[in-house]
Amino acid sequence: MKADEPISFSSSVGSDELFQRLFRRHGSIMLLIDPASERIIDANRAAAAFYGYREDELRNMPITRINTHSPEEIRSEMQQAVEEKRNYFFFHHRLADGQVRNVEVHSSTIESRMGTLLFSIVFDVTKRRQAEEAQRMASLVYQNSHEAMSVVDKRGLVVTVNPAFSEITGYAPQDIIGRDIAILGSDREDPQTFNDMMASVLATGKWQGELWTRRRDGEKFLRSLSINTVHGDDGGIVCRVSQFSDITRRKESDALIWRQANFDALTGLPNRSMFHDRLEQALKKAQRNDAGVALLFLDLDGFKEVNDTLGHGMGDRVLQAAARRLQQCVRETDTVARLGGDEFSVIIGDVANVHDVERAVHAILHIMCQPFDIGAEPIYLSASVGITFYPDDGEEGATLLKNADQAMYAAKEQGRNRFSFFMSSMQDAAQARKRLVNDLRVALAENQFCLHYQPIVELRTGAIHKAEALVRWQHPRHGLVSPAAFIPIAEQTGLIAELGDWVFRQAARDAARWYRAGKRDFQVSVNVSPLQFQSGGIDHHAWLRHLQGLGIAGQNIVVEITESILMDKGAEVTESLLRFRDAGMQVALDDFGTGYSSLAYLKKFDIDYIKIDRAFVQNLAPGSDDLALCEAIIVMTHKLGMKVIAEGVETEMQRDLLAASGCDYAQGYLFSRPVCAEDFDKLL
Ligand SMILES: Nc1nc2c(ncn2[C@@H]2O[C@H](COP(=O)(O)O[C@H]3[C@@H](O)[C@H](n4cnc5c(=O)[nH]c(N)nc54)O[C@@H]3COP(=O)(O)O)[C@@H](O)[C@H]2O)c(=O)[nH]1
Repeated sequence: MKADEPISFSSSVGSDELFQRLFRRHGSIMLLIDPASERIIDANRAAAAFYGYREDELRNMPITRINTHSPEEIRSEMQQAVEEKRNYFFFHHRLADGQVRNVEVHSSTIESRMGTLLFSIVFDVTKRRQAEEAQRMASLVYQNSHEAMSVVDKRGLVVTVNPAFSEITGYAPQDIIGRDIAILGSDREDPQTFNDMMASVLATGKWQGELWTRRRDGEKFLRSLSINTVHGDDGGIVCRVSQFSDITRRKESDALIWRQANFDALTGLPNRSMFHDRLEQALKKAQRNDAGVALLFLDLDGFKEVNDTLGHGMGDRVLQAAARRLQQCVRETDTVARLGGDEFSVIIGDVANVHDVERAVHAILHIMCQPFDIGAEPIYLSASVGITFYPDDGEEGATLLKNADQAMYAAKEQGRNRFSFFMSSMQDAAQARKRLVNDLRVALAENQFCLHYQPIVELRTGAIHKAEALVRWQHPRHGLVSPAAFIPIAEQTGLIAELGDWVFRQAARDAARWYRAGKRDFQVSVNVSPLQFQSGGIDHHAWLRHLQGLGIAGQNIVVEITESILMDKGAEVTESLLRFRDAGMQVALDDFGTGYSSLAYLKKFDIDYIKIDRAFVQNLAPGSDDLALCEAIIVMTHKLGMKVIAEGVETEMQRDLLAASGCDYAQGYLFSRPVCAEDFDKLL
């Protein structure tokens, strides 16, 4: 037989021709396979169409050409068919164009002249297999999804739920299947949301949103839910499929992040960022309603001292209490915000008249003066408030805030515990201050400073033993500017480090001159601002080298500090004071009696001189309280091994009372006003 001739089935079939016709024309894919040679003996038209080969090409083709399985597997499967152990098989068949299809092959044996052949009908089950696979995957997803899924019928009765549903809600399938899905409803949900959801599902078959839900144990949780409806061919509802996840934690952490970004952690008040939002909203609303807005800027008077003397923990508690007090003074619709430190702001909307605002401000000032009963002792503070109005003083939030700040500054300047309305002249004052800052920078570069010296007299002998160096600014346009005016600005702008360095070096130069003139024990005291102690404002090495270069010892210098430095307790301060001491310099505590006047600090920090503040000296009279206080300070100071210098002595009576009380030194206009170095030479 030729390879491309169709086989004759002869006897076993009976009518060769009839079979041939049937085989050839049948719409099913048919192959005749010789298991011995492992070749296709014959293939019909449907097979040719399916495989993409001509019928004559298929004839005599090795079966391994179309079957992708290994020859061993194919052989073993054919053996099963020959032995009639199985009559259907699953294979992958490769077509002429390379495509591989899933096929189901039904085989039966036929006895022929050639021996036992396999008559195979091949079914292309690729699509079915794909569908089955897709279904299998869907089922896997359904079973393993972290998203809860449920299917309900059109009445809302649960048909099926996946494991994630049970995990999240606590309902096992047997507990919920057949029950109304409304069982998940929670009274925490706003009824309107629920109604909207139902309306949307009924109208569109869909809904997506967030819904408070009840677990089996009663706990409420928020779910992100999407509902879809499956329709049948007739358009009727087959079922509704819900998919959801528990977003309670995510919502909570989102809310926490939002709170942290918008609210002050210490007081719980809106922070600066939220304040700006609220101010913008208030201004927009006022614009729409043609109404007014009042903006208050509030700063606590004396708060720094609380921090310095009682510590930051106590300071924090004062701020919390102050925040609560502020909220009591305004309406719920007004905003109280903490802008930072001890600065607060209040936005009062719908301002009908100034008197309403004034009433609120009076309430604020009054409540802030009440003692804060937080620690062992009541803490007394007050507040300074600046007020500005929209739209009269400005229309922009930034402008209004600047105005309120300037007005607050004016209230502070006027003596604290008061309020001040913004006036356009304040802008001029602020501008002038800005100019002063610029001038101060120039002054340092152009050496516009000089030092004046005030003698410090030994009361027992009347001899001048020391002098306090006091800086002066010879302003090119404004003349002599008081340090009381520019030292605070230098401190606020950080220029104090450079200025303080200049003062020290110049004072040391003058001290060296007096040393060379024979005043070997003469001491010059230099004021060192608390701000100089911060962030490396003092270069101890450089100062010491400077003294060595001038040929004088540390003993010729006294460093004057204020009590607030000691309250700071920072390692920098302790370290700095120790370094002064190592260099031989002495330390004087300025303005004693005006601050906390802690004896513990005096002992701890190894102070050499206590300077009694002018405030106690100016009212000295026989039998006066101030004299009693001065006497007490002197006795106490001596007991601690320190010496006393009285400041601001203007009269002989003051001098005599102090001398009689045992005070060691005194300075003041009685002896001399501060004078320039050349004039001071004449006093020595
Ligand atoms: N950090 C630095 N601060 C400095 C420096 N130089 C000065 N200052 C501080 O500036 C404040 C004002 O100083 P000043 O105007 O020089 O006033 C001093 C004296 O002139 C004044 N004084 C002295 N005797 C009398 C008096 O009998 N009556 C009277 N009414 N005033 C008098 O007191 C001021 C000295 O005060 P104090 O330093 O507290 O002893 C002032 O706080 C200076 O400290 C500097 O270089 N660095």
